[in-house]
Amino acid sequence: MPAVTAVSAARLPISVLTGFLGSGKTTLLSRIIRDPRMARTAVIINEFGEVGLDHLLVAKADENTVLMDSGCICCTIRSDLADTLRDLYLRRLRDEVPEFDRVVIETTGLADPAPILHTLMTDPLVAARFRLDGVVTTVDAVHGMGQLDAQEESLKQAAVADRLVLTKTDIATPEAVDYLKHRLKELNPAALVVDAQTEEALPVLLFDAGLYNPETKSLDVQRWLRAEAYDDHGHHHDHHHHDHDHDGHDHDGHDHADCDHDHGHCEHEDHDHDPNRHDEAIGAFCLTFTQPLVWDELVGFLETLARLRGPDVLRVKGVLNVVESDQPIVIHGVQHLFHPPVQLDAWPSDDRRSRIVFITRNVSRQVVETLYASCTGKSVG
Ligand SMILES: Nc1nc2c(ncn2[C@@H]2O[C@H](COP(=O)(O)OP(=O)(O)OP(=O)(O)O)[C@@H](O)[C@H]2O)c(=O)[nH]1
Repeated sequence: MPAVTAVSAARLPISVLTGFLGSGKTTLLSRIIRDPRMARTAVIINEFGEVGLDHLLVAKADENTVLMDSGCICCTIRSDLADTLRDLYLRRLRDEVPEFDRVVIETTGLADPAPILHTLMTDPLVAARFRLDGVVTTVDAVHGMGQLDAQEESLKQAAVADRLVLTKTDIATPEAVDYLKHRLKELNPAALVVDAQTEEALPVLLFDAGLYNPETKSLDVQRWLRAEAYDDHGHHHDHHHHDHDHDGHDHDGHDHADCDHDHGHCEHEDHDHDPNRHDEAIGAFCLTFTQPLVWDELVGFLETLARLRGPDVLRVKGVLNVVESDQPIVIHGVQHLFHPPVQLDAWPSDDRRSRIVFITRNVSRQVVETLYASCTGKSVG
């Protein structure tokens, strides 16, 4: 059996805020910093200038750190992220900065979030003090479609998100917003999609996306995995059936026939047949196993998958029923790296099937199922 770790409230949750260039990360952060509900948050940014802190600034702790009257701490990144986090934690211990309960890290717009997630998982000091709560990705409702088409980084940022924040919905057409929502749903069915403009409670909705639910003070695997969101999806690589019914109606029953083609958002047929569109490459699916799994077999399969296709396995999350344990085991990986598995106290419901969610690039469900069968001699199901 694996060496399982406990997820506890003692490790501070970190949210990684990502999103393409100009998609509204900084605008969102300045809202978070001002919001009294977000007091006791430490925000790590690239530069102070970006967030426009002038009116909020209460005290400057040093050249890297400022304290806000709302209770937030804001610091710029030092030599690297691990260094910055270690330093922040030490200063918290020494009471040099106010106590904070969570951290938000803003990435640069072109960043692939995976290396940041790897730092959180692999740096021993960081991993001992902090845990990943979730990935929050801003998507621009005006330019997001074009960015998803043209920029694979943008697609990866949206695909690995736990929360998707639609920005600029105030200046996009309702049809464009609607269509973007559909596309995001196809790409990442389990992520909660929130509208930056209309959602008063936005800062609150962005956090507590992780396995640990601070409200119940317990591990809440159903809320974290949201495996049921994949039930109607998983048509990864199914080029002709994603996004829309071909009668011009989407699933909400809205007619897109008259939407604004100048914005390039609604050229349905073109999207369906564009060979450069990356959506066919990136997608999400959930494998369900009725029979309990043998831990070593599963590890062998995941290691082989990581070895063969590591960079293309963007995220893996799962709850497992293994023959070696009466309690469920939770796994979580980003590319070739896995968090230490976590053992839950009990099954959240009577459903004791193992479920593993994959978000991949150019690795179809069929490829993963075939690999599982060849590694274990058993079929998925
Ligand atoms: N109308 C409107 N404008 C927005 C919204 N969100 C952001 N913007 C504007 O979009 C521009 C880019 O926003 P930023 O918050 O700087 O975006 P960013 O993702 O931090 O940009 P980079 O750091 O360059 O990657 C700014 O001019 C913002 O004022 C929104 O919801 N509505």
